[in-house]
Amino acid sequence: MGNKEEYLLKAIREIHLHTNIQVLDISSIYETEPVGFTNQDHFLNMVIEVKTDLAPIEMLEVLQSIENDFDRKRIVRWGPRTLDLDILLYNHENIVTEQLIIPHPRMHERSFVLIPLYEIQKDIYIPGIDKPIADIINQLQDKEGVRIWKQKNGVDVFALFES
Ligand SMILES: Nc1ncnc2c1ncn2[C@@H]1O[C@H](COP(=O)(O)OP(=O)(O)OP(=O)(O)O)[C@@H](O)[C@H]1O
Ligand SMILES: Nc1nc2c(c(=O)[nH]1)N=C(CO)CN2
Repeated sequence: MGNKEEYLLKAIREIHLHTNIQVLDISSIYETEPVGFTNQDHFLNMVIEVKTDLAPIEMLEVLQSIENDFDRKRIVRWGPRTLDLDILLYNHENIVTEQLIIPHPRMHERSFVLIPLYEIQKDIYIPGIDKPIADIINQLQDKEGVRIWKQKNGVDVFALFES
């Protein structure tokens, strides 16, 4: 909710400004039909690739603290949020703990995740899913609800990364 593009770009900037995290690549920004709770506005979704020496759980804590910085405008419980940051993959690891599951358990059924992911990593392998990502996307029903909203080369990367 709110100025979605601004929240996304500010979040990426905060991630990149963290001493232990380096943003390597970003996808285009996609406008996507809401999945699950459908009686809400469309989402903007994107995927980024980072390099980090943080452990997965430390990475989650960083992302949650950034989410909290942006969560002030939440007005409806379980309703639309300003920002949601998920870890999709971490190297080729499989992690199952109470706080963190990697690969993200619902990523392989979500076009709003897989299409931006495919844009930046065409050959990515999702541990536990024995299919190329392009094949998974082709079989998904919800891919029609995902369209490019702002091309990657239209995103102001300098505004993101200049301090
Ligand atoms: N890979 C992951 N990335 C982010 N959070 C995760 C992951 N695996 C488990 N979690 C847990 O999920 C919780 C996030 O729940 P949240 O309310 O944001 O879910 P959601 O974003 O609404 O739904 P979804 O998880 O289906 O996208 C966090 O508290 C975190 O502990
Ligand atoms: N299109 C879209 N739908 C969603 C999304 C999302 O990021 N994009 N996130 C959800 C919960 O995390 C639920 N539904």
